Amino acid sequence: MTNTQVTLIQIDNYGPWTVTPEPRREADLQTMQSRLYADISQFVGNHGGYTFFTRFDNMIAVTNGLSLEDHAVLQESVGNRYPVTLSLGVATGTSPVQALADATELVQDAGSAQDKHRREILDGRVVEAEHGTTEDVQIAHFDVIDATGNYTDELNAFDTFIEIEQGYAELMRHMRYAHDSLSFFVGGDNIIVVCPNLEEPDYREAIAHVEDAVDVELQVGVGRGANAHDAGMGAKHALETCRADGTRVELE
Ligand SMILES: Nc1nc2c(ncn2[C@@H]2O[C@H](COP(=O)(O)OP(=O)(O)OP(=O)(O)O)[C@@H](O)[C@H]2O)c(=O)[nH]1
Repeated sequence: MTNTQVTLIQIDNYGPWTVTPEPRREADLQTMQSRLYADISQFVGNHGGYTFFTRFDNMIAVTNGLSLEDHAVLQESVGNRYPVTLSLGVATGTSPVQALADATELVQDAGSAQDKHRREILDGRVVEAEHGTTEDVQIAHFDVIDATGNYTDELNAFDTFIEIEQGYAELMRHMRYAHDSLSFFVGGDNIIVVCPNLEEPDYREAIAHVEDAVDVELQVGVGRGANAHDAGMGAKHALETCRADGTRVELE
């Protein structure tokens, strides 16, 4: 049974900051957001976690392997090096969707995202190291079949983007409401999904749903592990099996 640790990473009072004392240069905002995401992704990744940029002002991470103290170090380091601060909520559970809801509630209960008095909240609970198992995290790595041949080499980059995004939007909705999972576009034609305890038929059903709905053909590799990296690497290898054997669903 999965026991996913999810962290909500929310930039404190970010909206007002972007327009104070007047609207800031867009390229500067996107550069700061991207560097902040990269910093967080590397810190969390060094502890075996995955971070998803999501909306950049609110990021979501799978943080099995990080303690609350690790979260505090991340929060302090960002505060020392950036013009903004982070509030963090952490929760665990068999359902990634429920764990995110619980983590989010901790931050929301401390005040609005645009409450200038709410700064650097850190609240929640983690999967203690001694209670971790190799079943705690389930990652599904979806990929559009032959995106290069069907889209990249045939369409302009934006029309390809529209096609890939249609597949992502349909998959993310379906995995959220039918399978209690959190789906994230991670570049190219790749979608990483943080899942509860799903089985092969669940993935076949999801792939068929997306193909029926928006005519985007997906393949998926699924892995399990004590943290996101271990589960995600297993998923990548399972995806390579899909490519080698021409199959659509492989569980490591
Ligand atoms: N984030 C992430 N992006 C990847 C990964 N592998 C490939 N990509 C991205 O996906 C794009 C397409 O790569 P492929 O999926 O190998 O190309 P494809 O034409 O779809 O080939 P097949 O998937 O084998 O059908 C690349 O240009 C990268 O941007 C990965 O493991 N993680």
